[in-house]
Formats: sequence, structure tokens, C-alpha cells
Amino acid sequence: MQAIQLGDTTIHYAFNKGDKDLTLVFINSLGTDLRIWDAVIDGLGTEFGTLRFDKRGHGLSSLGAVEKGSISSYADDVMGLCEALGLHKIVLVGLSIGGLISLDIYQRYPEKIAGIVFMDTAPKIGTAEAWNNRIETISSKGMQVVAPSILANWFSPSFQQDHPAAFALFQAMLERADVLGYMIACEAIRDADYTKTAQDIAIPVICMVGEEDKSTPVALVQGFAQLMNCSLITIPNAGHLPCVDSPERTTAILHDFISAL
Ligand SMILES: O=C(O)CC1=CCC(=O)O1
Repeated sequence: MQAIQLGDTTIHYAFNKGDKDLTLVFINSLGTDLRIWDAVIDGLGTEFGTLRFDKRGHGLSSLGAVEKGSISSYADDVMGLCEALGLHKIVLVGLSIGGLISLDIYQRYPEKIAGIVFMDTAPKIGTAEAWNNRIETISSKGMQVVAPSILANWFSPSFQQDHPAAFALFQAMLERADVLGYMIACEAIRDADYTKTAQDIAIPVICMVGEEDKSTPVALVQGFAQLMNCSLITIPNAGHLPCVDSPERTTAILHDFISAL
């Protein structure tokens, strides 16, 4: 188990040094922890470095003294972690809120990033009203009440049917998420709009999305890809977490992208 103290926060991470200089930095979605990348990390082998971590207030990482959620505070953690590990050639893989965090990092440190994989994400996700409703429900009733509808948006019905044990683990991951850490992240997403940053992006990027994603649907991610002038890769039989329900295809896409950099 690897951990680092960044200011008032302890960040749990998993770093594998690669044979080559380039490191893929995986940035998780809301309510998940670094285990969602397990199968992809296995598939990638040792050619490239990989860094995964639990966002503050998620998984084993502490929340710190945050009073209001901001995408930039997560971005600062990513850069603090990369700096502490001495990583110089970085490709970000941003899943959902991880895409917003990637855009924030690019906006402030464009010279430090070699490329970005945007996975099931967009420069603006959801409406303020929907996020406020979710925050209100969670603060009064807890994670268990919202978990079924969120899981139904993450995974296709066939995933639940074909992989009931895996589905049960993801249900446990979500239901056990720290309420405050989760709400802070919802606030950060609610207040984020990186449309302008996306329009001006000038490094290699790719965009991918699970065909059955109901959280950030294909049409939303298609609009994002058009904004950046890049093509969209759609993944059949995958939902909001292609790294979970289509790890081989996800690994192949990542491998092709970084091999060409
Ligand atoms: O969990 C969800 O509702 C989907 C999602 C939106 C942003 C994110 O990171 O996950």
C-alpha cells in the first residue's frame, strides 16, 4: 500500500514504474476508487508507468480541510503526487470528473502534459439543479438511497445479470463512499465548466465512451469530441466505466494512443 501526505490530505495511490519514461496517470470518477483500473493495469503490463490514486475524500484518501468542492483542488493533488514521484512525461486518463480534472490541469500546466485520454466525460456534466438535488438527498438520507439509480446509469442491465458478484462489489464501493467526500465532489462537478479550455486544447487527445453509458451518454461525449476536433471511439457493451465492463478494449485503445506519442 502506498501513501503520501500532501498538505492536510493523505492520498492513497498505486504507482508502477514502466520500462519507458511515459506514465499514464488515471483519474477516477465520482464515488469510485483506484480498484476500477485493476484489469486495465494488468493488461497494460510493464512497458509504460502507471499511477492510480484515490481522490481526496474517496477510497482510503482523507478529505482534508476542504470546505467547498473545487476541481482545482483535485488537480493540485494530481500534480503534487506526480511531482513527488518525479514524473516528467505524463499522459492523463480522465474518467468522468477525472476529465474535468484533466482539463483543469491542462489549463494551468499545459507544458507538463503529453496527452489526454478523455473517458466518458465532458467539459460540463449535468445541471446545477440535478447536482443540488443529489447533494440534498445524500446529506439527508445517505448513499444507499441514491446508489440504485446511479448504478443503473453506470452499468447496462446485462452487466448486472452476467456479473452479479462484480456488480455487488461496485454497489458496496458506492454505498460505502464517504458522504462528505462524495458531496464535495458533487459540488465541484456542479460548478465546473471547461468548455473554453476544451475548445483551445492543443496537445494529442482522444475521446472514448461506453455505448451504454447513461451518466455521460454518447451524444454528450460526441459534442465534446467535436469541440476538440477529435474523433470519438465508442465501446460496445460498455457503460460509464469501460475500464470495468470492457477492460481489454479500453487497454487496447490506451496502448494505441500512447504508443503513437
Ligand atoms: O456517478 C455518476 O452519476 C456519474 C458521474 C458524473 C460525474 C462522475 O464522475 O461520475
